[in-house]
Amino acid sequence: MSRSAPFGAPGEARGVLAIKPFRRLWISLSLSSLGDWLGLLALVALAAVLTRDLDPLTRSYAIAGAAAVKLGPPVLLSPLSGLLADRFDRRLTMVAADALRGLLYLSIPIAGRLDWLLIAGFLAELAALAWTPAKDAALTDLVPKKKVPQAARLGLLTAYGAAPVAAALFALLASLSWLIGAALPGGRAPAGDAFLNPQADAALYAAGVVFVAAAVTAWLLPASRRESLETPPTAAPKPSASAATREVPVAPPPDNERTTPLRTTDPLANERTAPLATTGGHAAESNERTAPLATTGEQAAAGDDRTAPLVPAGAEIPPGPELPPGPGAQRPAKERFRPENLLRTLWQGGRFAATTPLVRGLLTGMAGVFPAVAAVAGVGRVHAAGLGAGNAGFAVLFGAAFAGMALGMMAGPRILRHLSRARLFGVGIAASGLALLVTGLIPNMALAAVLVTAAGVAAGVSWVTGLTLMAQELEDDVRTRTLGYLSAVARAQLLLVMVAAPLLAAAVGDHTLRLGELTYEFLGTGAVLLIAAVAVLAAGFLAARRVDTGADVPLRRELFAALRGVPLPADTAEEERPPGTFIVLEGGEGAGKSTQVGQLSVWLREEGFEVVSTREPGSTKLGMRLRALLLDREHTGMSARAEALLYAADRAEHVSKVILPALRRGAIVISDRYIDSTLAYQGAGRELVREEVERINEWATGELAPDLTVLLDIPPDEGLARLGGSTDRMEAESAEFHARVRKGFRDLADRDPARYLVLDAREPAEEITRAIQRRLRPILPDPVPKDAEAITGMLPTIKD
Ligand SMILES: Nc1ncnc2c1ncn2[C@@H]1O[C@H](COP(=O)(O)OP(=O)(O)OP(=O)(O)O)[C@@H](O)[C@H]1O
Ligand SMILES: Cc1cn([C@H]2C[C@H](O)[C@@H](COP(=O)(O)O)O2)c(=O)[nH]c1=O
Repeated sequence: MSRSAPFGAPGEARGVLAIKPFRRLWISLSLSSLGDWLGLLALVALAAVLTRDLDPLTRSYAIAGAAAVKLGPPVLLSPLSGLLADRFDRRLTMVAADALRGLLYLSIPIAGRLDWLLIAGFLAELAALAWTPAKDAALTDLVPKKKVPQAARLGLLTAYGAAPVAAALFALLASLSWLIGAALPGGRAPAGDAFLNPQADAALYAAGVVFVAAAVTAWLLPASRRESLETPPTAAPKPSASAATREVPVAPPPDNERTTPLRTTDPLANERTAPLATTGGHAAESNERTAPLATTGEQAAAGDDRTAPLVPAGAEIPPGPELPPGPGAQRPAKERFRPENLLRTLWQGGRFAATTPLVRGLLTGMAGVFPAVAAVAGVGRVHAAGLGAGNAGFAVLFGAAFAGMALGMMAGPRILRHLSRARLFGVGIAASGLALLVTGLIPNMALAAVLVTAAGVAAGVSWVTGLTLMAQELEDDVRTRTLGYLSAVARAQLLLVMVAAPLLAAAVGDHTLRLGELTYEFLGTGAVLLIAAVAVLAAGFLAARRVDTGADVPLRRELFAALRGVPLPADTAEEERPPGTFIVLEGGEGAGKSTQVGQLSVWLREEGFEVVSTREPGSTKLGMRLRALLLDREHTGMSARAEALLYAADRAEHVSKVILPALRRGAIVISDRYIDSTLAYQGAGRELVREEVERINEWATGELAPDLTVLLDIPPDEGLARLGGSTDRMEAESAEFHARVRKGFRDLADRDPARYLVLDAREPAEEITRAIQRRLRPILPDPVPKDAEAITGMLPTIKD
């Protein structure tokens, strides 16, 4: 029932582009991104051209080398970015880096040598390493703090949107090659040759000119503000495509969310809860307290938390972790931006990913579709040549993969609306793998273009579905780590696959199979696509098993119904979840649950929602009597089972009379206690068998589960002390009983971190309210104005 925030309203782009200096920066970034993608295509194409008379293996080495010099530095040398960050004037750095890249690209076709192609391509990427932090800092310097997230999203959209544009331009230049060939100095190969030279030359000249134009535009930017030099680059995006391998930092949260978030259930954390404090000192105050959240400085240094995966246009950029202060803030040099350390991210993320099946499933699936796109990019040039299509064909395949992906991401939420998102995720990955499989098997250029587009669309659908599932199921902190890891995996994959694919294709070689009269051309590149397809299908299968859990309806049946655009027949569909949102506050005595229920109700009503705040036991007529029975000290010694059944009876009445009717109206229900209280008090506290208590409660509630459970964690003595005077039957229980209850709650949160937000209840009430608000926003019904939604349809966006 929880809905992810929609994102990406066009009005948002207009809003930031209205800021003149940012508009210039954006033009410069767009040109750089275009030059970057064009450069990648042209380098690979020219490497093929220059080795056209050599054996296939050497040609593959050349192509792999061209991909490696373009993709390797951003992945492997990113620490250099950190060394260069903020050392020089950012505007001049951008100008110099773009101008240098332009000159290097212009020099490559003039030299017409493979060794210079590799050297110049590598040098251009080194220049890009200096350009990236300068551009990030310029972005935060030129837009008001509040608009940085919008600017970041637009930058991201531009970076990936430039890929199909570059492919189209490359294809156009390739198609006009006979004209260009006559005009350019590089017109060396005969017309009609699949490895025709002028096409790649023209693209390199174009890339060079585009970079020079980017440098000129950057020159027109306002000069850096002196104080900005003290500002670390924030998590703005890195619109340079650089073949999509540079990290894309998470958009910063809106201003009002810039308080350090509370530690939430995070499998990497040593303990479950942490204080709100941003300093380690605060945490050290009590050994009860948990490892503090990294200070902003630590986070800046850690770097890896600040990256998001390759999120093309229209994809959700989830709220990021806490960021360092905005422009102008004074920060010690040691806290300055340090870019991601890829190996550390892979190692830490891998350990974390192993902790929950859902995260494992999402990671397997989302990382698993990436080889599909990477393999097409890696063998595209040689595959197109094998199909007799040359550079134009390469551009078509490359553009089809990226344009398809962008299309899939935009259309994703609308596709197969009646299929559950968990199933759509698996189906998308499988469809992508199948399309790639057929592409590898049938050597036909026109069909390949259609199938690669289909593979891209399916990959895009599964990516955006995966992001939506993350937004729904994972709590911010966990999600940010997951995305950071995914980013690292995707970039490492792109580098590996693009470099290994042409070599593998050459090793397999092309073969003609004869069956009587029939001949079948089996291309080495086709074999690589087949292998990638099998990897994608395997990833889809594994991911679907982990993500799509517990659906009673066979996939085939649900899929056919969804393809016909109808919901499942009533007899097979699970009972429709009512449209409202169900939030529960849990915790021991005096933890502050009613206080938070009150605060959240006020806030949500102000936001315009219908809110029903309620509690257990005692929110119905019957419930009030049960509450009196249960809490009256007259009944001390009540049997544990009777107690559990009475609480369950109160709950059955509560769900039926109060909660469900409100949810059906679309209201937000906030309940002070629910099933987990019985599991903690009667299960852990009274030492009843948890599974039995669970079963009774599932029956009592018709398995109605909350969308979010906030656990306010507090040592029992501190909570009870807050309540002061008279105690009821439960409060009067022993310290051991209350300790078991506390542990019971924490164990429940550990078992299902996606549904829990665990907070330290000793923090000030207002801070706790803010942390809950931050966690609630993404799952609340859509607050985007109606006119914006009419334009954006289902494009997801960050709520701010
Ligand atoms: N974050 C906080 N820090 C300090 N005191 C708090 C905080 N939150 C609530 N309190 C105070 O603690 C007392 C108990 O709060 P509250 O009634 O909200 O807790 P509760 O969890 O609903 O208690 P109960 O277990 O009785 O249902 C109140 O006096 C309240 O003002
Ligand atoms: C719902 C529920 C509650 N309890 C206990 C927990 C408290 O001691 C009281 C409820 O009173 P309060 O106003 O929330 O303090 O009942 C329980 O043991 N089992 C339950 O399911």
